[in-house]
Amino acid sequence: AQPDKTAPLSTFHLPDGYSQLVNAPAPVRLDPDVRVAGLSSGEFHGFPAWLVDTPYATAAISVFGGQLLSFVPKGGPDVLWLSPLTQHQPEPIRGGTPVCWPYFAKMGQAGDMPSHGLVRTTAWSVREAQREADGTVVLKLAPPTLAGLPLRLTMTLRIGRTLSQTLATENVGDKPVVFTQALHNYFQVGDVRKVTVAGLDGLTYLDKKDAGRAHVQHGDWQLLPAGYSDRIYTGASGPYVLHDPSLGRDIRISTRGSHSAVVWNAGEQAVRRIDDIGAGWRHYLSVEVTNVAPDAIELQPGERHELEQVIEVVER
Ligand SMILES: O=P(O)(O)OC[C@H]1O[C@@H](O)[C@H](O)[C@@H](O)[C@@H]1O
Repeated sequence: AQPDKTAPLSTFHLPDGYSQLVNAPAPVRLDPDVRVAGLSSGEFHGFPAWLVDTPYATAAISVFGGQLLSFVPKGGPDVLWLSPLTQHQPEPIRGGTPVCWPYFAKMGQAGDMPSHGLVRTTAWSVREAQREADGTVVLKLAPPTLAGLPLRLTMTLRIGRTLSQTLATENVGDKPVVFTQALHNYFQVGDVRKVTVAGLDGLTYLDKKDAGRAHVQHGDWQLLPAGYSDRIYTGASGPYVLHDPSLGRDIRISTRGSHSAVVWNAGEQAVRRIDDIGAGWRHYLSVEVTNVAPDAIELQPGERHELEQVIEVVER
């Protein structure tokens, strides 16, 4: 399951009945066997969501997209940004941590496929729930089974002092599959123009602002004046530290099974061009834990791959 630099990306097709899946209601009710203390069902900013409350942090996970919408270490501001202008189902939610799977953007796919994969606009379910002795809550979630897709996805969220999120992908078909994926974090920041990101120095990035050409990062990432940023860092595995002087905190992101990273902010142009971000571009930065571009993952039949991120806040 090591990244394969030469195998072409697999092409996926819209599963049968996909448009019904995208428009299906997102029922938030939990099965009796996944009810544990600290886990409840309800709403978060109008989205049907599972709500987690532990001695260390609270979190909200949207049923629609299995998308983490909020992670609040007790006493602090939310780690994640949820756009006040976000749209609702069937449009993707702008903010939190969309799960992009089994492809990122439209990488390797036909132009009419949805952006960022097939599971960010379907209703997920909680398959298992556990509460550990110290109150940490561990959830196993999954999107619906997608007809004709040779891959299966499960996601584990461990919410406690830190937040850990793991995507486990299994090839249940009879041919090798090459796929891409992302945990597309939208971190909340005080002012993106003052933020820096460490952990990228010396890496090569493919710059979507420059027709995908390769450049080398020198020092920490920062937003160039009046610019936007849309970069794929290859051969990246973290940890990354997002330093936010305005909110007085660092967000540390460690990874496992991830070989690339995306750093994206829509910049001032969002005001004119991206309705569900608008002036909100100043308040988020996407540092995404990914396997994309040359770092796609090849899975032989029966093989399994795990991508994990651990998010931790350090107050300054
Ligand atoms: O608008 P979407 O589909 O949610 O994508 C948002 C952004 O996601 C980022 O990860 C991509 O690098 C950007 O190019 C893209 O614009």
